[in-house]
Order: sequence, then C-alpha cells, then structure tokens
Amino acid sequence: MRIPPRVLTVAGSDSGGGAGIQADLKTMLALGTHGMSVVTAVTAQNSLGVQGAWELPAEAVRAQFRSIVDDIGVQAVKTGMLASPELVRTVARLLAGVDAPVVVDPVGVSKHGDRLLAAEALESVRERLLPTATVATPNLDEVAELTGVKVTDEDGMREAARAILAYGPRWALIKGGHLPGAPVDLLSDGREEHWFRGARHDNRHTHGTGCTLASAIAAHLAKGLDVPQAVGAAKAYVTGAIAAGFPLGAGIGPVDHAWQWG
Ligand SMILES: Nc1ncnc2c1ncn2[C@@H]1O[C@H](COP(=O)(O)OP(=O)(O)OP(=O)(O)O)[C@@H](O)[C@H]1O
Ligand SMILES: Cc1ncc(CO)c(N)n1
Repeated sequence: MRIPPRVLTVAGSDSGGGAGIQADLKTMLALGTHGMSVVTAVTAQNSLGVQGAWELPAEAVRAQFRSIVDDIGVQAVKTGMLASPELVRTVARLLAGVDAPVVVDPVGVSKHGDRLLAAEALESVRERLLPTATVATPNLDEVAELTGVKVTDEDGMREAARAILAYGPRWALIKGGHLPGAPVDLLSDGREEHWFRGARHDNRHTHGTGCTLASAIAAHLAKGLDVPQAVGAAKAYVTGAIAAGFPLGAGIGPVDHAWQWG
C-alpha cells in the first residue's frame, strides 16, 4: 500500500482555483503527495482580480492546524496568504512547534495589485514568521516591502538574499521572474549560492505561479529531497505549468497544474 507523504498548506482560498489553497492542493496531488489545508481567509477572486476578502478568526486557524498536526502529522508545511498581523503571529507560534520543513511564501499583493496582507502585518512577517522558515520565497516586490532592497539585476538578488536571511530563515529563494530576460531565481543560505534559470514562456496566463512554486518545494521536501534539490525540481514543475497556462475568464488565466498528465 502506498502512503503518500503529507503536506500542509496554511493559506487563503482563491475561488477561481488558480492560486492560494486550490493551487497548493493541486500541486501537492500532481507531485504525488497528500495535501491538507488550514484556510486563513476566503477571497472572491477570478481572472480579473480580487473582488472581496474575509479572514477567519485566529481560533479557527488554530483549530484546523491542531486537528491536522495532532492526528495525521505533517512532513512539510507551506504558508501563503496570512492577511493580518494577528494571523501571522498565530501561524508563526504554531509553526514553532512543528518538526518538519516549512516553506514561507510571504504573499503581499496579488498579480492584479490587490493587497492580501495588511501593511501593518509586515513587521510580524519579518520578526515572527521568517525566523520559522526553512525556505522563504519572496518575489522582488515582497523583497522591496520587507527589506527596502530594490532589485534590478542579479547582484541585487544577492543583496536581497542577504537582507531576507538576516531575519532568520535557513534559506532564501529570491524569485527573479519579474526581471526582464530569462527568469532566474537565487537560492542562498548565506554560504552556498544556487542559481535556477528557466526558459521564459511568453504566456500571460500565469495566475498562481508563486503559490505553485512554494507548494512544489514543500511537496519535494516531504518526499525527502534536500532544499537545493527540492527547489530545482519545483522550478521544473512550475516552468512546465506556466508553459501550459490556459485562458479562463476575461483576464489572466491559471497555470496548468496537470500539465504532466497530458
Ligand atoms: N513568464 C515566465 N516564464 C517562465 N517562468 C516564469 C515566468 N514568470 C515567472 N516565472 C517563474 O515562476 C516562479 C514564480 O515566480 P513569480 O516571480 O512569478 O512569483 P510570484 O510573483 O510570487 O507569483 P504570484 O504572482 O503568483 O504571487 C519563479 O520560479 C519564476 O522565475
Ligand atoms: C488566496 C490567494 N493567495 C495567494 C495569491 C497569490 O498572489 C492569490 N492571488 N490569492
């Protein structure tokens, strides 16, 4: 009997199914793991943007987390949209008691520019959440908001990694997808440097790329890969999913989580 590795996402729901909890669970399934979820917030969202967002009470987040961890257990955790300072602090406290790798995607603003994290929560992300991370995966906008470092080239990505690592995650993965040219990400623990270069796919249907990458890293960590191996395998998965992204609705469609299944 196959018992798949167990992976938990702590994130917000995207009603459109392209990002958030929905992207995370699809990614976890596609990579052969058992996905579980702690819902932090519900968004009304589609290909055009976020029409509404409602966070859950901290008690509901704690209860979901305890139900999963105390019975089923987890081999890796991924965090996404955490909405408020209170939820960031609640999740950081819960993560401190978990004996499994943690991937923190410090989601700030959606692709359409809608805030998914209150500006007052940035301090808690820096001081409470980032120290719990095995890998933190900010994009360049999140790097700027969290550290003040404005990245325009690959040297800037090194500076960004140092600034993020100063808050205590074991590894920083700086996502350079928003720079021109071939998309390159830098993984660093302050000693080792790994550059991951992918082919750019000029496909506008990229809703969910960040969530998908972070969940794929968590799934591969749960399967026993080390951090550089897990990031390499996750990058290959997200690149394929972006290449196969498809139009839905009138705006930006999702990446294809099932691209390997044809
Ligand atoms: N057009 C593209 N073609 C190929 N790879 C890309 C493209 N855009 C981004 N990537 C890669 O996708 C991954 C996710 O990066 P990205 O910078 O898009 O995350 P993000 O901004 O957090 O996503 P989101 O907008 O979902 O929050 C990275 O590995 C990045 O290099
Ligand atoms: C719920 C949710 N989480 C994360 C993202 C990524 O931007 C999104 N668009 N929606």
